[in-house]
Amino acid sequence: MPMNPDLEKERQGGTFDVEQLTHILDGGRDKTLKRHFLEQEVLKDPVFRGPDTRFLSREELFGELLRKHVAVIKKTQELSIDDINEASTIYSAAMNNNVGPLTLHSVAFVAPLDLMADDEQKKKWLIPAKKYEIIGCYAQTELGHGSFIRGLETRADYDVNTQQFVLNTPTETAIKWWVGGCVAVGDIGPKFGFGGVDNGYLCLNNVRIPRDNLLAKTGKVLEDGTYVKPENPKVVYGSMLGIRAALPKVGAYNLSKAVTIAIRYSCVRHQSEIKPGCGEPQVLDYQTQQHKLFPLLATAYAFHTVGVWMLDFHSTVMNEINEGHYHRLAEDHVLAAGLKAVINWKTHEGIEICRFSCGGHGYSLASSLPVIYVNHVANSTAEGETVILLLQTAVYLMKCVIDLEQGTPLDPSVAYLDQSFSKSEQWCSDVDMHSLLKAIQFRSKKFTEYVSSFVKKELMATGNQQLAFNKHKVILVECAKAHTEAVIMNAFVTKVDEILQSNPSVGKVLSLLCQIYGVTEILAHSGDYIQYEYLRKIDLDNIQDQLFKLYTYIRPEAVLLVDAFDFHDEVLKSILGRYDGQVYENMFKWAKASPFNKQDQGTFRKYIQQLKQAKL
Ligand SMILES: CCCCCCCCCC/C=C\CCCCCCC/C=C/C(=O)SCCNC(=O)CCNC(=O)[C@H](O)C(C)(C)COP(=O)(O)OP(=O)(O)OC[C@H]1O[C@@H](n2cnc3c(N)ncnc32)[C@H](O)[C@@H]1OP(=O)(O)O
Ligand SMILES: Cc1cc2nc3c(=O)[nH]c(=O)nc-3n(C[C@H](O)[C@H](O)[C@H](O)COP(=O)(O)OP(=O)(O)OC[C@H]3O[C@@H](n4cnc5c(N)ncnc54)[C@H](O)[C@@H]3O)c2cc1C
Repeated sequence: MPMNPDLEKERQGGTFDVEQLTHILDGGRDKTLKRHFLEQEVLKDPVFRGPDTRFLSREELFGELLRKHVAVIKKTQELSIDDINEASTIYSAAMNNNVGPLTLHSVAFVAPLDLMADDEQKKKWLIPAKKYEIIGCYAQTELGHGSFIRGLETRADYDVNTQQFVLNTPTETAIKWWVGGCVAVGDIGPKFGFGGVDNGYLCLNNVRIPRDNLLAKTGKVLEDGTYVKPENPKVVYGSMLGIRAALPKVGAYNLSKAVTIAIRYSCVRHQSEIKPGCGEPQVLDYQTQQHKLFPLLATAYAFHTVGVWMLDFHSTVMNEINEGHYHRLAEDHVLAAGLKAVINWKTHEGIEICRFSCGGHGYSLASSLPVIYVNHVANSTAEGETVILLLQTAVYLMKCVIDLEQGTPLDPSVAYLDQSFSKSEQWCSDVDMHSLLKAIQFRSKKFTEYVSSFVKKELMATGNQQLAFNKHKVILVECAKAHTEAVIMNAFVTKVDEILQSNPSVGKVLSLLCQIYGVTEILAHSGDYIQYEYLRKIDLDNIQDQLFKLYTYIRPEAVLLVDAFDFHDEVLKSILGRYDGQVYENMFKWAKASPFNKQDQGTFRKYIQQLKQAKL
């Protein structure tokens, strides 16, 4: 199919090599080539062809995705794929923006076995689980409790005579609920999205399991019922930590898809007139459209950068823990908590902005933006609700203030809290990314000190830390967000500095995106900068001008920047986001193919006929 002339023209501009940026995003040219190979292994294999999942009922969708997920597993086994990133490539190429039915087996059943099973148990369960000889799920949440783990009611009473645990969900609120991939007892019913996953309920009534079913790498129960505590009790939370550490990159992936669709479509879509008689411009030429999408384009790159960094950091900490060193577990937990919370929340807002920036066609499943949205938003609740996780980060920051007062060294990711910040010169409209980072770190430091003063005062008055925290939860959450933004910006600036050395042309365009991210973040909280006397009105006016100027620099690069995400059309599965931009012809073809247009109109006639018989 010929290329849409608008997109053809967009691809003749640009100042950087798209392929080199794709290699950077993938982690190197070899990784890109391997990803292409794996995608083609899926796209050329007829077993992965099937009905357009956007036209399927929930039952049909579950069945089709289960069929494809099994094919994904067979393909990874056939190709001897062990690497989770490579497995995810095959999975994403097959799932058409859905979450597959066996995802929880991989991310929430196999992972804890790997983390907490002893060698015997690994032989018994981990090896068959990795081969899908046993399929598992993660049944923690109950009808009455999800966030408050210490409030869970399920019981596991030890029967010393039989060396067994007797499992019970003693009350209705104790019923295990939301259990992804729980094909045993029952499905909890239709959901907002996640239609590919059968989230189930599980009632336990005197279910007996052997003593050695308790994963014993950390804590264990001896034959006489004595409980041997893990060296560090927090390791039992490790499986949640692992998924949280992975979710920032999942958020970046989903936002990158949405931005690719919205920016390509915004170049194809012509609407209204700027100068009468001069034809309808591309909607991406409107400043308002750029203001919707370019900060999100910058955000997708920022989130990808920090998502890769978080996974590397978490993997290092897990290796240290395997050698018995727990000193970075707390920092790992609060970084994963803050990044998972902020990135997934801002991503779901971003996908929605991408959807309505495409007008009516964004609302059609032909765009796939609604599909990406409803499957993504779960990540702001699942695996730790946003506020819950931000409070974890906030409590850690309050401890950092005390550490500072006591002269205790801080963890690297919060070292900036011990720095002094000053800004004397007036900002013009070309503030560099390092100055923007300093400003964002300054705000986080000031906010942390401000919130800590309130919590301390409350603690002095009540002597109860939980009460003190509970009274200031709103500003504690904002404090955690401010810190997390400092972590994101720091990761982005650090990566761009590195790329400026290795590939100046790519680095330059990324530094523009980094400035857009930083300026947008500062303008979103301009009141704080005035209140803390870090910025004046003239500074804010100047960086507002800078933002609009940056949009003009990014405009000719925008399509190339989303092309660099390198989503194959069959992976993106969006008519608005097609690489060739042939939207209208394919929208019409897609609509005509809808089963709804094929079904017998008998129903329509039957009921309308009643009206005709009535005396209207
Ligand atoms: C071949 C096929 C290949 C397929 C490949 C798959 C590819 C997948 C691609 C991705 C596609 C789609 C993505 C979807 C995947 C995601 C699906 C998600 C499904 C959802 C699952 C779930 O939701 S499971 C249930 C999750 N539940 C929660 O998160 C509960 C939240 N609540 C809590 O964590 C705790 O209650 C809370 C932390 C809030 C409170 O803990 P508590 O003990 O009550 O009290 P505290 O004082 O706060 O904490 C005590 C101390 O422990 C520290 N701490 C707390 N949590 C942790 C942790 N996780 N790690 C380490 N430390 C922790 C805390 O800091 C305290 O420490 P202190 O020093 O004592 O202060
Ligand atoms: C798509 C999806 C898949 C899931 N898959 C699984 C799974 O496979 N296995 C599993 O075990 N669970 C699963 N879950 C459950 C998930 O882990 C919980 O929904 C999540 O932990 C939130 O807990 P909750 O539902 O009890 O919400 P609640 O904690 O009841 O939250 C309700 C509101 O109360 C607020 N709140 C609660 N506590 C506090 C507090 N201390 N301070 C301030 N505000 C508070 C929250 O911020 C929120 O606004 C899944 C959920 C979803 C949506």
